[in-house]
Amino acid sequence: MAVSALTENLKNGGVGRDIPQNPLTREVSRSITHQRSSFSYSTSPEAARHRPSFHESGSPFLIRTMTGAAPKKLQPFREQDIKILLLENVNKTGQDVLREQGYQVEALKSSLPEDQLIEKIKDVHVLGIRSKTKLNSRVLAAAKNLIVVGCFCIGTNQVDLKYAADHGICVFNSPFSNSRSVAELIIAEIICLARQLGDRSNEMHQGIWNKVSAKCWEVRGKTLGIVGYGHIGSQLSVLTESMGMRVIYYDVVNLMSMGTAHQVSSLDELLKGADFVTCHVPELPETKNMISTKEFEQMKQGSYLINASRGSVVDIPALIEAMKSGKIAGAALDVYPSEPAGNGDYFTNDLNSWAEDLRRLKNIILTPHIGGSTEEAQSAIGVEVAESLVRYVNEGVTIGAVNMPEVTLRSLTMDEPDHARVIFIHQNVPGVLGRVNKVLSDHNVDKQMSDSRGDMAYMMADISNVKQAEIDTLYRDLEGLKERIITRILY
Ligand SMILES: NC(=O)c1ccc[n+]([C@@H]2O[C@H](COP(=O)([O-])OP(=O)(O)OC[C@H]3O[C@@H](n4cnc5c(N)ncnc54)[C@H](O)[C@@H]3O)[C@@H](O)[C@H]2O)c1
Ligand SMILES: O=C(O)CC[C@@H](O)C(=O)O
Repeated sequence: MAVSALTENLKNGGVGRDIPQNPLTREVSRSITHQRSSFSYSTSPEAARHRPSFHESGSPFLIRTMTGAAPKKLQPFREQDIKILLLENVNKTGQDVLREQGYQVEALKSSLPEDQLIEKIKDVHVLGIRSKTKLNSRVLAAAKNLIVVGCFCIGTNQVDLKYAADHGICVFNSPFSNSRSVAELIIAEIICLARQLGDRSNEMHQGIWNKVSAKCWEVRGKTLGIVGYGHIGSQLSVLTESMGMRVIYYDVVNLMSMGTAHQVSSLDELLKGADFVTCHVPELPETKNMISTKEFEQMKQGSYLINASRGSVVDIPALIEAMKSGKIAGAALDVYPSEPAGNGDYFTNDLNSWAEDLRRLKNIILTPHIGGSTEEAQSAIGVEVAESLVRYVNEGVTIGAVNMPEVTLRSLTMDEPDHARVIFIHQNVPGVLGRVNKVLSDHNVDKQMSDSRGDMAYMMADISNVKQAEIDTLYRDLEGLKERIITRILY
């Protein structure tokens, strides 16, 4: 087996010493054959609602030590050798956090077509994306040095999370930093649809005076049906009740209602009872075309449909028919099955075959996936995701990861000069930890944490009395274990 550049770097003593070409080079094990498809990587419905945040911990990147001693910065690489590619206009706050670390950061404004992306990410260690970039197995397989992906958004459906986990690529997101922004957009849309504001404004822009009250309504006393009562749905529940709306919701999980909202037991019940239906579910096989012809038939005559979740959730040709027939009086869409790569691109039939029919409808608000696009949300997401990336690169901490078990150890301190942190990502099969601990057995294992998720497992151990020369041997011995996916040694 070739000695990786990481090993070379470790051999050479780490930060600021001899320059390795690829400081985090990894050889991804191709021998992973187990495919336990029952395991779910979706953020819902099983996921914890609120993940612990390190924002308040003083130093964003180092875990506070129990003793109060200064934490030691673990970096067996030169920061400027860490290559980071950020796509889709990741907020400057996130770019700044990464640049402050000294990493090489390239930030592009849009996403890239698959073949260009494959070429571009060949030697990248860290990749930052938003909702548009599709990281399927073909793309991820080309990213030979990639150790971590940051989704600077909530949704992670654009990433093949299982493939990434099985190949030791950790994925982070921002679970709720833009939830409020989405909820506020929906509030605006409910009123705009009820009053046909989009149409009136368009008419005025064309110089047409059209003062009408027919089929324009107050929202007070109307029923909002929320499909998916997670971060966004529940926030919306509180805001709409304060506008005098009645709220019912449907979720696959039994949840505590906010205010006087009422959970209904089926989607049918929600559709039959709501004047406005709004979707806030993740993209999953079971949410694909969740609202289609049959569902539109069940909705009230003259009701409204809003979708700012994912483009696959609503069957748009069925919506077009339901609006043409008058069954649905108005709709607001923020997301589409195919979306343009970046600003300035066109939204036409070339992208979605029904685009022009959709644009011709009355009382429909079409927005370019801007639910989470506010200054507040984007700057918070930038910092949150970039900090997760830094913690992962520098310390191997996976807290907040969406496809790996959450593993952390308190930081090593400056009082522990001969310590090293061993990170061993491996296949989740019996006997591995025994073999790992045999490799570590010449050292004292001061602390160790191991956890598994699906087919992979993540082990982190802080060992003491490690001489520089021994690190290379440790690395080689761990790399020699057949279950290994990635080995990293930080000191
Ligand atoms: N338009 C935008 O800019 C924008 C911004 C943020 C999030 N989003 C999308 O909105 C989605 C929801 O966001 P969130 O933060 O509220 O997510 P969340 O995970 O907090 O909540 C999702 C809820 O949907 C429920 N759910 C899952 N499957 C369901 C099903 N089949 N039927 C009914 N309920 C189901 C879950 O139990 C959960 O309560 C995200 O997954 C993302 O795709 C879009
Ligand atoms: O900013 C984006 O591209 C995605 C926003 C939203 O859909 C999310 O998943 O957070």
